Amino acid sequence: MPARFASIGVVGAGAWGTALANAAARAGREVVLWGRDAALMETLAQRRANPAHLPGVALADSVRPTDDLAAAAATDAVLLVVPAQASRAVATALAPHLAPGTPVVTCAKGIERGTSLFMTQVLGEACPRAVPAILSGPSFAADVAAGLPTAVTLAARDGAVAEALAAALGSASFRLYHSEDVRGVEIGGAAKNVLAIAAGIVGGRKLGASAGAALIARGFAELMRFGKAYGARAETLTGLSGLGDLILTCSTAQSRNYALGLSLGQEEGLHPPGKLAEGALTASVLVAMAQARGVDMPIARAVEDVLAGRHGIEQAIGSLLARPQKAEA
Ligand SMILES: NC(=O)C1=CN([C@@H]2O[C@H](COP(=O)(O)OP(=O)(O)OC[C@H]3O[C@@H](n4cnc5c(N)ncnc54)[C@H](OP(=O)(O)O)[C@@H]3O)[C@@H](O)[C@H]2O)C=CC1
Ligand SMILES: O=C(CO)COP(=O)(O)O
Repeated sequence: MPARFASIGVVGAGAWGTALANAAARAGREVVLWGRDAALMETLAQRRANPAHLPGVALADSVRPTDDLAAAAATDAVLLVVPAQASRAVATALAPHLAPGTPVVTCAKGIERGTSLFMTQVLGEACPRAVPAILSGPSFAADVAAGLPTAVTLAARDGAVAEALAAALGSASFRLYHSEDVRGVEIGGAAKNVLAIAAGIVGGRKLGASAGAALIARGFAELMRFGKAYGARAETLTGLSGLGDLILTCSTAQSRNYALGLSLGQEEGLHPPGKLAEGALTASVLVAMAQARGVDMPIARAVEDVLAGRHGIEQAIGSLLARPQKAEA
């Protein structure tokens, strides 16, 4: 019997798309990797590498680069791996090429600005005949591409679909847990990026490891409160895609969000330029959504105040420390 999801389309040939294409190939799938830049995709096909986005990694033999979106859509399941704010436009272009019922797994971590929609909600609007799913968890593209052990969560409303997709993409080094809690998985990935900027600021200001641990714990309390208000399950928020990814991203400058915070903390401005830091784009919408449901998120708000130029770093730190004493919750 042919394997379910024998072929996988990966839409987006950045760091994460390229790493996931290799992971799917390692799992035995035939992979079509789409990128919008024809010249870059030609380079990928010729050189079997993506030096622009994932240097030092060879493209697996069963990955076929293309700039033809229809070719990526003509697969058994599609991974959508473009930045959160580009996801609607790319999904809209993808939609007419998809067979009805094709799973489309968003791998972006963010919330759409302007609509306040989570990534699978954007998919639902842009690709109404597809089956939306989400993949998220603690996983640097470079680690996955290098075949280092990594574990993530794949969620779809239909648990059997999530399980089959997880089985199709998993390998000895890339372990996928399946879940039906789509909302929980997408909230963890979006919120942790904003909190990681705060962790980077703590690192850049050399406030110490104790402050860093406090930031993760109190940041996690914010993520939990937000998640509960928006219908996530607690066990998802304490799992790979919530706490797991928060710990990873708040721990190292390998994270672009942490690196952004680090340079803010060192007063070097919004460096490193040109690197995607999803948290900087999600912060304002996350804070607005928290306010709309009466959720207290002082750390996320402080990040947003700094990014918007309303507060300097010292003022933001001072306002967090000056909060009235309260019970731990
Ligand atoms: N990198 C990582 O370790 C991980 C990333 N993620 C998430 O994956 C998502 C993508 O990140 P990542 O791959 O790292 O980002 P990169 O910056 O490495 O790549 C982004 C890719 O998206 C493409 N793209 C951007 N805008 C558009 C658009 N409007 N239309 C078509 N293609 C577009 C870019 O194309 P071009 O090169 O032409 O600009 C590029 O190929 C983010 O949401 C991120 O949070 C999740 C887990 C791990
Ligand atoms: O989401 C990630 C790891 O799980 C990647 O984090 P950055 O986008 O901050 O680099």
